[in-house]
Amino acid sequence: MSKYKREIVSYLYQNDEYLSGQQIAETLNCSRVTVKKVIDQLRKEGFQIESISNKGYKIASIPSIWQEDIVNIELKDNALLNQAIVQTQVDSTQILAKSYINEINNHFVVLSDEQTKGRGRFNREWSSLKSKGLWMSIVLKPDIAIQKMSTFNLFISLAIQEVIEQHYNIQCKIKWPNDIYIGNKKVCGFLTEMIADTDGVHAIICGIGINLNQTQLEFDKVNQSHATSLNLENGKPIDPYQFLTLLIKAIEQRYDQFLNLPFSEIKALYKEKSMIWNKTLTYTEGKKQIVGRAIDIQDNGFLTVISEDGNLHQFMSADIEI
Ligand SMILES: CC1(C)O[C@@H]2[C@H](O1)[C@@H](Cn1cc(CCCCC[C@@H]3SC[C@@H]4NC(=O)N[C@@H]43)nn1)O[C@H]2n1cnc2c(N)ncnc21
Repeated sequence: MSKYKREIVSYLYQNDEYLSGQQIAETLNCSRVTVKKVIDQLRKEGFQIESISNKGYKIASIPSIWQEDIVNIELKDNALLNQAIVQTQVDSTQILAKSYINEINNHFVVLSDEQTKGRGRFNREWSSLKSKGLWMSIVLKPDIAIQKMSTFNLFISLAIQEVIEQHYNIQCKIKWPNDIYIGNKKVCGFLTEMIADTDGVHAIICGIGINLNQTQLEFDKVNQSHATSLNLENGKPIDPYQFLTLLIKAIEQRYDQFLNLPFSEIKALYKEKSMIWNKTLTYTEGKKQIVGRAIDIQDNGFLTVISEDGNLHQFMSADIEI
């Protein structure tokens, strides 16, 4: 975005009232002709900018694509995650995030409007339709031992679950270890990768995909039957910026707990918000398919499952079918 374009978007976005061309020109030290040209260009890019004579300009809506300057305005007051790299298309935000880890010392967020090679666990495809979801990777750099990582995903899943339930009033449940379901349909997938060595963890790269505004038919064939979006569930469009802001705040709170509290402090809540209890689960252990029931989750985050033959099994992660 050219210098004036970026500054005019930020100035208009931060002031929710009408701003005259004169006011903008004086504030940004440019001519009124430049202001008019930039406004025309922004409209061509999908910005809806109201203009009323004797009042001025006001942003009515922004194209549902991430604008790096606006994202950074939204995040700038956060204690932890206040820096974002924004793209319109990437192969995967996980890949882009990893490429910046040594360049950016602090924690940061990577967002993209679309992913052409979104991936889940076991390198499975994660469908990331342009402008329809939150496709994000978060890089955190805690000073912790690798062993502590066994509960990280559990704290993060609570952050996602509570934003959807408390702010959008949609009942949803965590499907241990990597998904969030609304009823029997998947609305979110997340996975955690890390860069670590014998000295401990150097970086956590947490990838989160949340379906915000897809219609049912916009899901590709393979996901048609089991995927849903927040818009489908509550019948109104989701503002991506509002969702992002709420989620980042919730993640910061749960991350602080992850660093300072044992998982046992949130275990009861985690179990209450999970959907795998007292159901018959089929899970794969190596080459074996085992059928059993999840009966508890341990303080180290491992799931305890009792199989049909009465044996107990402990898993840090597993691919379970309910
Ligand atoms: C055929 C089947 C069983 O159904 C499909 C697929 O296989 C399975 C694939 N999956 C998902 C997860 C959880 C981790 C996902 C992390 C995504 C984020 S996005 C930002 C970041 N960048 C990045 O590259 N990854 C992360 N593990 N495996 O999910 C279903 N599936 C695929 N896409 C979707 C979707 N949009 N909505 C619902 N279900 C889906």
